[in-house]
Amino acid sequence: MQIILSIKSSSSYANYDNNGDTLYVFKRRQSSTTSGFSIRKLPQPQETNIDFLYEYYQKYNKNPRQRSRQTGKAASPAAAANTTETGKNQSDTESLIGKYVGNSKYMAVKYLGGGSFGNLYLGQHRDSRVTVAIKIERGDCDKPQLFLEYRFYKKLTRLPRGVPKIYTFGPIEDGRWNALVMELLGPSLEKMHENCGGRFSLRTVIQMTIQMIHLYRGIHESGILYRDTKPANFLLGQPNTGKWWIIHVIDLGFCKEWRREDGSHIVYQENKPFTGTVRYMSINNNMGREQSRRDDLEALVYMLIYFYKGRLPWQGITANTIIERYRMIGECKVNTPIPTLCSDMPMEYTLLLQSIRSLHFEERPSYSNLLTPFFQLLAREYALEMNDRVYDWTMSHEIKSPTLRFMQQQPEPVEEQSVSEKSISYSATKAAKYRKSLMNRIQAMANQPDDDNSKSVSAGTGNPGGSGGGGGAAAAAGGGGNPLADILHQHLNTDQSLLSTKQLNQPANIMDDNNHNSTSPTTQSK
Ligand SMILES: Nc1ncnc2c1ncn2[C@@H]1O[C@H](COP(=O)(O)OP(=O)(O)OP(=O)(O)O)[C@@H](O)[C@H]1O
Repeated sequence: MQIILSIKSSSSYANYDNNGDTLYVFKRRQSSTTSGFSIRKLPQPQETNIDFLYEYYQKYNKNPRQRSRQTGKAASPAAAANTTETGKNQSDTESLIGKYVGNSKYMAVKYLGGGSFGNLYLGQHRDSRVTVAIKIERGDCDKPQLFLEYRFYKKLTRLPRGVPKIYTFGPIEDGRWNALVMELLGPSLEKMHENCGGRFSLRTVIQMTIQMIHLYRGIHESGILYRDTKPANFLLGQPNTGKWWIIHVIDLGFCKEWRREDGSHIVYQENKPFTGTVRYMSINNNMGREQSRRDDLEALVYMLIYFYKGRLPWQGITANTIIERYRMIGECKVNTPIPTLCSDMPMEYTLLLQSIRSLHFEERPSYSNLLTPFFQLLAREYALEMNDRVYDWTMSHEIKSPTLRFMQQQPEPVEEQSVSEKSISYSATKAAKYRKSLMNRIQAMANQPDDDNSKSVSAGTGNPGGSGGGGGAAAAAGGGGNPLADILHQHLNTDQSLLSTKQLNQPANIMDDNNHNSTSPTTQSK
């Protein structure tokens, strides 16, 4: 059992196990002559302390408004109208506290901050006290984004993980505001990257590569382009849950459907406005060309390189006008040889970018072929046991907490059941066998032709074979668990786990506690 989160009181330690699923309480045995702790397993608490979450959020998420200025996204009139400079608007944000969203039971509890398009509140369900995130936008803003975002989230809810759960969408105060109630997530990759010293380790980056190519595959197979790749738009799950290792995509405001109603691909166009963040956007986007699936993946690779190296060659380019700057950055991307861009990184990244850049506008990326080398790399470099719960932030981030620093200086709690040497050597042999069989299966996958267009991603199929480390049950139970094992399983057993086109076309299952079409008539007519 690997302990990653700890809370201490004078006589006991409380630790979440490395699934984040179970709370273990280690009680000091005061009367015993032998030192040690007894272990009691408690179910994870259902209800979260809202003040703790509020403080946590303030600490680990930058003020969204600062962030939007940094990325250069133009603030919408709605966001501008919410500046705290005017007393009226400040009181607007305060006035929503205690208000319910539509006729649901979700209430705004604390104001967290404002992004380019709206404000974020911490909310709570009236009965269950479960905490949620509530994104709010003015009902009368010029370009309503929130309903569009809600629709894209809805299309993606069939993905087993990587997308926040959406609970409801509805008006507040008779439509003066619209609100999207969703699962409350943890810190962003931007913040975690900063916390980890501005660079992630190779292992973390490889594991993120697998998670994110798979996530983009799910988005693309749902007919959607993401078009807003940047570290601030990917959030981890909350730290005290099994989703602390899962990367979630948020901010779907720039999404676009690449598949039209008749099933055909959108058409190629030029002189399009730039969409996304210039640092990560693809060369085609930089050149004003219509984006397609290849551009999402190219942007993803730039972000991964940035995560590993801490810098991209085109950072710091300045010019007199934005257009000129974008042009210069585009030229720098074209002129930087791929091996130079990926220097100091495994060869797999050079090959990944080369293969993505060679895709045609309408071409479907071979997601499995893109993923396979990274499973192999992980297996080769890190004696793969699919223990993908080892990420940089499970180490350095928490170590920064004074409680954990204190805990580190304390003697490790001793588990009562001692593990015999025999059982250790038995597990080592078992692990070696497992690893060998896994390597064979990965090799077999590499030799197979890539899955074709008729197949798509699994919606919570889990890991029924159990060969990958037990991700299945957790995935079925809400998208936590062991994502790499689950992703590998899906790629190894594509026939079992892939959804049919018919299933994909079925309406998404939204957890809408209004129990009716949650779109308010006011919003629909906009
Ligand atoms: N489900 C969530 N749980 C926790 N925080 C969230 C959630 N959704 C969004 N946030 C946070 O809210 C802020 C704004 O969210 P989002 O990026 O969706 O809005 P935006 O107005 O489009 O922002 P941007 O300025 O990036 O355009 C960000 O700091 C983000 O981390």
